[in-house]
Amino acid sequence: MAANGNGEFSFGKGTARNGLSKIQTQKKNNGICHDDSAPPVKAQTIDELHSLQKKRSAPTTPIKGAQGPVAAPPISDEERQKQQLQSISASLASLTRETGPKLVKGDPARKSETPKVSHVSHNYFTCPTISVSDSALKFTHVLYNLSPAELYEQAIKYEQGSFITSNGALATLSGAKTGRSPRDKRVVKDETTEDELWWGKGSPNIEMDEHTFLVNRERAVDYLNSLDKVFVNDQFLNWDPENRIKVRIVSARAYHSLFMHNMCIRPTPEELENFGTPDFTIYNAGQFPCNRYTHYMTSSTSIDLNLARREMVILGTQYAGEMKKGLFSVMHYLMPMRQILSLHSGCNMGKDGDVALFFGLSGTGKTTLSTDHNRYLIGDDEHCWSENGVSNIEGGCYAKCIDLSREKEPDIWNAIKFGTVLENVVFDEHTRELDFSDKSVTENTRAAYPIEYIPNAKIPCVGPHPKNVILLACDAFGVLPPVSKLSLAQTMYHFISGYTALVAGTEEGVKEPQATFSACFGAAFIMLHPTKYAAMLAEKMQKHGATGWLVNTGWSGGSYGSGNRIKLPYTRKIIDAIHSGSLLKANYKKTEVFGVEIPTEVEGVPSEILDPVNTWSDKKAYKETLLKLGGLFKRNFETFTNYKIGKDNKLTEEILAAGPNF
Ligand SMILES: Nc1ncnc2c1ncn2[C@@H]1O[C@H](COP(=O)(O)OP(=O)(O)OP(=O)(O)O)[C@@H](O)[C@H]1O
Ligand SMILES: O=C([O-])CC(=O)C(=O)O
Ligand SMILES: [Ca+2]
Ligand SMILES: [Mn+2]
Repeated sequence: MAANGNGEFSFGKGTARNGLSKIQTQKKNNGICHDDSAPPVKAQTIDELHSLQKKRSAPTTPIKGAQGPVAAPPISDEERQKQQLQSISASLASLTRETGPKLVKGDPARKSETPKVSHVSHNYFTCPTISVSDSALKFTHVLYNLSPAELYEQAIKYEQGSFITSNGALATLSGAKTGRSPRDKRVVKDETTEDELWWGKGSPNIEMDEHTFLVNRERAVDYLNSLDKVFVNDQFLNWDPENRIKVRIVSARAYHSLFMHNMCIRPTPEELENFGTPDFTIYNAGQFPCNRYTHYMTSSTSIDLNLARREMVILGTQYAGEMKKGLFSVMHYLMPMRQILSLHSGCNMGKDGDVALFFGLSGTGKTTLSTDHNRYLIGDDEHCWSENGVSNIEGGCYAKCIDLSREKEPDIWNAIKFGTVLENVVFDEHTRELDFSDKSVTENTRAAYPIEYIPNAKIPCVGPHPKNVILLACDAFGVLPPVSKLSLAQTMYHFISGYTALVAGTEEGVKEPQATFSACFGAAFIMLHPTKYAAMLAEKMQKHGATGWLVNTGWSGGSYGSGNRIKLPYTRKIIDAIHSGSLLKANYKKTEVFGVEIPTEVEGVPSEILDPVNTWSDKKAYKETLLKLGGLFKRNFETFTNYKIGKDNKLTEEILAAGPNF
């Protein structure tokens, strides 16, 4: 087209009057036309064209015949696939009907795939009236260990609230629950667990019986089998090869599958081929509620743990942290049985191999402070301490995102990219830019990413015995010093207390800080009595000469409302001084009430903030608040005064004496 002098458009000269000239379809052989020189596609149809886009995954390495003393007979790919489906069908088998579900591998949307059916007979119950119900006639598709890209597509196509954000992460919504529901956790009490586990006041283990567990299990399994497709993840926990656990997660959402892909240890193709039967299975039917008329149920949410069956059932909550922390509870049972201590802690290692543990309740800084650009990250939340040293239980991190900033937490910021699951984070509807300050959905916004997204992650995630044990408390009362050095007995006292204080709520103006005491900095996840873990920690710290520290990542200059949260760069300087060993050599003075040692100087930190009394303008209010907190500690510890910690009576007495004194 060209404009003529009158500003009108007309076709090329002559064409308008004489009709359009014929389009030249034959290539002129004059050597001028180079623009369509690519050879045509090989496909004859659109379907064929689409099939060319994707090449088949490279075949995984065949199992080598001569591995170990008893060589496994080589099996064909087809046989392996069949065994895999049978194993999944067995996992999903109803306990009240005669067969496991009929399973097909692959996406139901891709009808062309040849169905590989599998179902298994089983006889858990000698049930005389076997009847085939409609559910036995249908197929359930299994989406097995999908890749992040495949899971993205599933989430975006089928799950409301799933979006790609401007940095490539997958934004998801966890539904009505945006945090864990500890009051809805149930543990099966049977002959074994009755004696082994911690029950009663203060314990996180609320009992249920085997029968009720099976009722909920059936509810979850029936729900999952009623779907067109389920996601199955076969993965590992614990980087210590001798104590690795195989876990299977059956879930209904791509969000859950991707979350666990990121958070558990990802098997290699070879490891997956040899996976076999899992050691523990989660049935996540979180979209479906439990039945409140069921015995032991007090809400429509239930997270049920059965250690004998090695199974967990989730009903009525889609918050993904339930799966992660449910498995952590299992590790808190299995590992101590092997004399291995399980820890709710972050862990990192310096260039010289010095390892630090960071204990603390939710929001106190385990992830923030263990993710340190100058150190190797071993893990941010769950570890084991064995005779061999430390190992991460997980394969990923689960960072809080509220008010995340690039300057303060660059490594976490950069880990939010393709593959990362963002839970409940708000973003711009058009640009898909994230707004980390927005609390519209929840304050507990989270990012789950594989640990290798942190550039200086230590892979495999294991390290030598810890040199420093750092107890983090976010003290919203503002009376604990930014850092104090602890004796072994004091470390144990504070470990058993598990203190933090956050602000109750921000909605209706300023509120009183709420003190929380959670034994072993993780009472919601421990399975045995706290003194069992404490005794193991004391023994290990003593044996390996680790130093205990108490770091307040909370308020300074007054309680919440008048003071301010200690600046993260200052806390980082304190942590640096612990790691380098320079803080151990500082001059110390003893504080009143808590009787801990505080340094007079820390490089890079204003000296006047090191003793909190200096930062309060109202000294009387400071003293009152200090005594108030001391009183709360004392009252909380009363439940532990009748317990012996370890074999050593002397240590028990020392621990009891290591609390606040006034
Ligand atoms: N001085 C400080 N030290 C540590 N964290 C701070 C400090 N000031 C503010 N913060 C913020 O506090 C939060 C600490 O959360 P973090 O994710 O590290 O908790 P966590 O201990 O890992 O909890 P969870 O077990 O729930 O994962 C982060 O959002 C961090 O930015
Ligand atoms: O489990 C969660 O939801 C997050 C977490 O790490 C904790 O609360 O300790
Ligand atoms: Ca964390
Ligand atoms: Mn945690």
